[in-house]
Amino acid sequence: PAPAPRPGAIPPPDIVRAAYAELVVTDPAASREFYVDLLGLVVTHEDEDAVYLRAFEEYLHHSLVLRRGESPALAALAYRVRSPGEVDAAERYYRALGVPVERRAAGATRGIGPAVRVVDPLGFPLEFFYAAEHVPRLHQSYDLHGAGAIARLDHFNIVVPDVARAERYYRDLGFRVTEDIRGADDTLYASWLHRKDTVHDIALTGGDGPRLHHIAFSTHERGQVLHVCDLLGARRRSAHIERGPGRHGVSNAFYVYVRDPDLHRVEIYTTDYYTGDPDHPVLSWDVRDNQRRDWWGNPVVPSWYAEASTVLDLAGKPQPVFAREENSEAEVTVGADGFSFARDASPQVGPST
Ligand SMILES: O=C1C=CC(S(=O)(=O)O)=CC1(O)O
Ligand SMILES: [Fe+2]
Repeated sequence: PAPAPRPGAIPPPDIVRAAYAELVVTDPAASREFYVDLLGLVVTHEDEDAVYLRAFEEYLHHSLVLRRGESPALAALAYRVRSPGEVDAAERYYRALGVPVERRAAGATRGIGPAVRVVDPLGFPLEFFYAAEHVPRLHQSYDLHGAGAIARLDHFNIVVPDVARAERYYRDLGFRVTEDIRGADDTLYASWLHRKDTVHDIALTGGDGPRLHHIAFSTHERGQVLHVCDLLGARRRSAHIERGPGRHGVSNAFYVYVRDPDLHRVEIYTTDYYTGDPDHPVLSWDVRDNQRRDWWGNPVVPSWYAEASTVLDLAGKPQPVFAREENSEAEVTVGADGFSFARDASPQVGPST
């Protein structure tokens, strides 16, 4: 057999952006009600097995698939690549890494062309595709938008035990770091990396993993995030709100996190910033800085650090979860009240310039 290619000898696929997530949900009707009637996403197609959803600015078939299943899980995080040839490049790259790789014919996922699915070295089910069915873009269908109109899928956030290892893996894939959270001992607690010219397509959160922390959709204005909160209140469904609304330190985005009927976490996020220049500087935060995750210093509720979704392998089996060995952010920043905010905290350490 030919010798295994030297790591780095096989170029990574040219990834454009985070494109869609496939979530397993236990009650599709309840999930459809949450994502469509409450969050306002648009149904592109629905059948016995799945609901295919998109946001108003999107013209690809979907950015979220809700697939019926026994227990809640992540079935795939899908990245769009720049051309059909880059799907082959993804296959070559991951076969060289020696991980499970599966070619998928066009239509294996409704609306998606030929694709490759892998279980990556971090244990996550990823898909790489180029061709996808185009459907009407509703970015100016203001008659259909609610006041909280969601524009597009923005990023994935995953929980990994070893953030530094995960960051190296994503940098090898051609992602660039925009922000991170570090400890005085240089422990890496979290990292944000991008391919499209925004703060991130993928965020790495230190913790027991592999698990999905959240998927995030973006709106164009703060008021739309607030409207989502007001609408949940008006429908007496504010219990779906887990954290926020607030202003992030990292990314500077205005945000709210909600939990769906299966407790999958979704972030509605707006006004981060442009990151497209080649010399874009990394912004590093000190883990002791109480404004790193919320710019006004609101506590990060413990469930936000602790809870996340199971991820599946290519056969639909839950992946084993490995404990984080390094310090946990919640422990090093949690005050006596159990929140990650202690008024007598160590001096506010702002982002290093
Ligand atoms: O998208 C994000 C941007 C910033 C943050 S943080 O809570 O400000 O670190 C979390 C997040 O990864 O969800
Ligand atoms: Fe996020």
